[in-house]
Amino acid sequence: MSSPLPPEKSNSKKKSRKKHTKGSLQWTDSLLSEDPFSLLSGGDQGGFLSLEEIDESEFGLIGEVVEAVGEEKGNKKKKKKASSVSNSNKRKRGDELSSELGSGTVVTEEGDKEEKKRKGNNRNNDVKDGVQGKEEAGRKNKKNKKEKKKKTNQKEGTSGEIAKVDEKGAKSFLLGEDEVYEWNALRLHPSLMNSIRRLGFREPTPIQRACIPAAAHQGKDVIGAAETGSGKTLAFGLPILQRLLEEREKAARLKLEDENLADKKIDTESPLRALIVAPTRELALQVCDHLKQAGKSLDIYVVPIVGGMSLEKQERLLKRRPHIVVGTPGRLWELMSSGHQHLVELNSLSFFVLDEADRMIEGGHFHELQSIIDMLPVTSGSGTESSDGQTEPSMQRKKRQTFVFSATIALSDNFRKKLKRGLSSSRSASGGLSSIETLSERAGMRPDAAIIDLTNASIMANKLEESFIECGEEEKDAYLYYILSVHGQGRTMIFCTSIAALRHTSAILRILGINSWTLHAQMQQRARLKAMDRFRGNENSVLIATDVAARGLDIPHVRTVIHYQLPHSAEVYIHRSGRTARASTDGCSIAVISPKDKTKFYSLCKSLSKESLKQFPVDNAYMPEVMKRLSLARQIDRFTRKSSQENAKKNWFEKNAEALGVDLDFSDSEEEGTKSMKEKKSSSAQLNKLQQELDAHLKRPLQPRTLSHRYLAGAGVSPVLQQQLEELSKRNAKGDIAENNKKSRFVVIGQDLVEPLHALRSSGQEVCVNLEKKKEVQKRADIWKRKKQDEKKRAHEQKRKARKRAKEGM
Ligand SMILES: Nc1ncnc2c1ncn2[C@@H]1O[C@H](COP(=O)(O)OP(=O)(O)OP(=O)(O)O)[C@@H](O)[C@H]1O
Repeated sequence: MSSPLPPEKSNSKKKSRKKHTKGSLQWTDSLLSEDPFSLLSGGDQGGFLSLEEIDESEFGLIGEVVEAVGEEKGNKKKKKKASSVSNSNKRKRGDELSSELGSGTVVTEEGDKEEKKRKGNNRNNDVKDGVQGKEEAGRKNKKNKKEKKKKTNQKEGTSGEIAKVDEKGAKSFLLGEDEVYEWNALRLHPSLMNSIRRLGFREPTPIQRACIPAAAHQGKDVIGAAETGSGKTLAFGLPILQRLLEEREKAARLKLEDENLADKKIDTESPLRALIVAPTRELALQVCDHLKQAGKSLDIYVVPIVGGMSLEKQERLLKRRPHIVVGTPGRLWELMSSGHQHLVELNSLSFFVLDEADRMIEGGHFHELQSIIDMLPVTSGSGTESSDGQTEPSMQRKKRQTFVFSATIALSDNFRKKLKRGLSSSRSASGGLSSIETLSERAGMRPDAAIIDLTNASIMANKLEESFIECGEEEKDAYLYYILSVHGQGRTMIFCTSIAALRHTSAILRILGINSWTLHAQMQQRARLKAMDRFRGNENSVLIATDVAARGLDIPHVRTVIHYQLPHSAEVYIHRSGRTARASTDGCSIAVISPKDKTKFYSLCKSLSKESLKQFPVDNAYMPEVMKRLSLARQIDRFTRKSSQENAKKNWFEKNAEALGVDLDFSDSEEEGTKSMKEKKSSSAQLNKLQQELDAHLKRPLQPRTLSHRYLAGAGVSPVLQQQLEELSKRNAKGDIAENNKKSRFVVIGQDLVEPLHALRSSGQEVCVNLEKKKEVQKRADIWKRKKQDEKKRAHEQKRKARKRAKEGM
């Protein structure tokens, strides 16, 4: 990993730097001087240059890449590289220069030489660059191989942990036994403890701490609710693995003890032991992956059964009789209803899990899920009635455990209250059962299930910072572009409710030079997975998704979630926002609210018990330029859409004509032909012109209107520094700074320095979002205003009367 670490992961040295940066700039130590002002002016040597004056070959970037061993666990061994932030990790902006500058922290003459070599020459040197590039790539390759080899030989960290890099380059952590002592109380199998050490999890998360004893040692059913990203997957996954391991050992012991069994082969056929159902394909694949990681080298076979993938391949997987199947309801039911042996012989099923249970009861899943549940063997614990309506306590009790998990279960109607009363008593009032309860009951959930609700009133992740931007419907794109280009650091997820909005957003951003990946339900599964993969692969990437990506997806280091369109429910808002600030990291969400979203937004805030929320700080000085670019992008988009629509129409005619065996005659009259040709030419010329104009804008970094164009200043500039820059600008204009000092050092402040979270923390303002309170305040303000007006009127009247009296008295 080569990402700059978030502030809380910084070592103490970095912390001291933070004081100077105010969360907005990341200086390197060498650049820190006592007087930041002198730094900006290039110290003794002084001298600013405008963007046009910068010769790329003369400057490098000073950024920092902190490579962390055991980074997640905040260990202290972090390598700092003075080299630039890897350009390959940067978002493509369609503008080479802006991306170069944007990626850096501070640009100086003394930039690192390698960077100079890599990017130094201008675009015309492509061929030369190509050859040099190959040579360099060769050198780098060799170096990488050496490094990889070195890393594979485990390295002992300062705290005794060992970072291991496997053949695929994936890093795993081997913590020392004493470092995972917090897990000891959970009495997990030694092999699982090894997995935990390998995964680098020093301590169980609260939901794991609460669930594992109940599920793994007391054999209880569990209804579990905890914030997004809090480790619920392993909260149910570890008890499953634990029981499978224990049973396997028990069987082996029995075999050893019992002479009769000694010659017999036990457990040749492995039946299905755990069935886990998740609402989306990506989530099912992820849960499967998670369990595979935790059960690595334990000989426990886990497979995913999800739609959008080859049915034959999945049947082949099932033939290998996996112990655990993780699937989506649709595909699972398809295979179950076709009588696939491994999925219908469920007498040995020991676990049935509903992940994201509250989503399962919504439209689209419910019926398939119901059918799956009806296939499960009846357990006496459920008190299920037989077909003739009689409860059958005599039925053989199967020790199947049912786990029902979600971050938002507690949000469903009165669920908390019912949970407090206890499942059995709520069941007696069967008229009021919620669907989750009905489902759980039907699945065999026992009345003594452990109910573990660790969610707080707002049900949001602890370290999530929420915010919003109010704007017109038409301005949403502008603010989106503003956030991505001014605060364009870190992985960002943008959520849309409709596919049409998603397509529009992605097209506009692409024209504006910001590449993004898209994910929605109408995409082919292969493309969905590719988008996820690409998104995971770049620490500054952007994913625009519909709510298909809202739940459960665990993509590391998503720093910002943007609600471009508000979701339909508070639950979805929570899950969307929960794609960031996972596993005790921080992150922020920004809801972009237009007037028509307001009512929805306020009721959403109300259901999440929010009284106030931060307004995302927007520097309006950027907006004229943002709007200009956006207007050009929209025009280009209209042109391209029109021409692709025409092409699609033409193709449609041709295709259908061919199918009908009809000859199409597109030939217009000569006059019409010339006219249409002229129109095409003119629109293509217009398109070219627009594109050129936009390109010219994109070549320049986005700058605030109010600052001198002589400075490359961006969002990385705190108010204090902005003031200093303006001051310098004035001084420079007066000629205070030595003009002849051509070789002087100078500094360019890059744009992409401040993540939205940091901007929010440094200048976001709390605003009341409680509609009743707002109305109340407004009412009081109106009363006060009226009172003042009355007082004024009275005073005026009194004065008038006094004047009149005075006149009469005269
Ligand atoms: N004990 C632990 N210590 C540190 N990290 C953990 C621990 N357990 C799980 N994690 C990590 O935390 C992240 C979130 O876990 P997981 O996906 O299970 O969260 P979740 O609660 O299911 O989230 P959601 O509600 O969004 O589905 C994962 O990357 C996982 O590897």
